[in-house]
Amino acid sequence: MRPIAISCGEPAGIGPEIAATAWQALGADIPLVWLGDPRHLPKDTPIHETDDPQDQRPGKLSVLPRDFGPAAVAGQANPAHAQGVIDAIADSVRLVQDGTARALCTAPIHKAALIDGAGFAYPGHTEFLAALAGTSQVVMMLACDMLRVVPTTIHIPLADVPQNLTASLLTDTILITHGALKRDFGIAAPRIAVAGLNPHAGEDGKIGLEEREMITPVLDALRNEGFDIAGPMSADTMFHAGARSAYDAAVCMYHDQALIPIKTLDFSGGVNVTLGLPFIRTSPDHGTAFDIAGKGIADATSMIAAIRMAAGMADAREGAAK
Ligand SMILES: NC(=O)C1=CN([C@@H]2O[C@H](COP(=O)(O)OP(=O)(O)OC[C@H]3O[C@@H](n4cnc5c(N)ncnc54)[C@H](O)[C@@H]3O)[C@@H](O)[C@H]2O)C=CC1
Ligand SMILES: NCC(=O)COP(=O)(O)O
Repeated sequence: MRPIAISCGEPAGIGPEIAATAWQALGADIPLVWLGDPRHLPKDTPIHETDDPQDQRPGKLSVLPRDFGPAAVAGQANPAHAQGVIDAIADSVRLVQDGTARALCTAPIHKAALIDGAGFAYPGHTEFLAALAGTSQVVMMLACDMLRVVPTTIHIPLADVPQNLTASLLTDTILITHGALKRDFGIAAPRIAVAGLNPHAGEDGKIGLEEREMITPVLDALRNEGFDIAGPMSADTMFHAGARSAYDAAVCMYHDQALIPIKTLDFSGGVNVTLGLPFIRTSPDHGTAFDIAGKGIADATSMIAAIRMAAGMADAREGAAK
């Protein structure tokens, strides 16, 4: 079976160790190929260095080796590693684009380190992957057993959110989410709840006008086309258990409105999945965790869930293509 490509992420963070732990946990069920500098994996990881991702050996993690120059120091990003981290992502994308790998699972990057060290022009994987794929619009979803959330605006300053929230962006975000719920999550008739931007979803225009002027007209237009959409809803009351049972995904207006509820509910089990790409990409929901890197205490649950989700999506798409 073709492997899932794992990009190393920030080598001074927990990415290499959770990739190694996930590989141990998943065993031969889900073949993996890791792209990075092998010196950054835990010393006791049995690896097989190769230039062929399909070259899988029993009991060994296949590694497409890179030389990052100076070895990483746990917890301290080194600008000298930035280009290697970026190249590992780009090379992983090439593997999924040419069909050598079934899917991509990215380990966390330290965004500031990539910007400082290599002039990285993107605020995150999501935007970089969209550029590599030549896709104008992608959607970030975070998913766990209890909740799926989508931020309409992603990595932008909070002060810039209102002017970036446009009817076309919201419409595209909902439509891409709807399509992915059907295709990748097996939900025949997706129910989507949409948050307002302002407190109490604007309180009938008394606390902000974005709901009245943009969000409600978009939702009404989509409802008229037959989509099952609720909202705009007060964001503070749409994430308790009863409210969650009424929808399959919550489309939110900005990053923290979406990510705070899911990381509070299930920090260790959440998965970040990019929707709208021509290939499958998942990631753990957490970051580089410099404070615990190299200590052997990082929890790989989210990485394991991300790899399982990537494999499940690949199974579903390959099954549908037959
Ligand atoms: N997909 C990606 O590449 C992501 C990258 N990041 C980046 O990570 C860096 C650090 O971000 P933070 O906000 O500090 O979030 P973080 O998730 O790295 O850490 C927050 C807290 O959670 C703990 N933690 C995180 N993952 C853990 C795990 N697997 N096991 C045990 N404890 C864990 C950390 O030790 C820390 O105390 C930033 O540069 C950010 O941009 C953040 C999220 C996703
Ligand atoms: N907080 C989630 C996050 O920043 C993930 O970003 P990305 O690197 O997956 O685009």
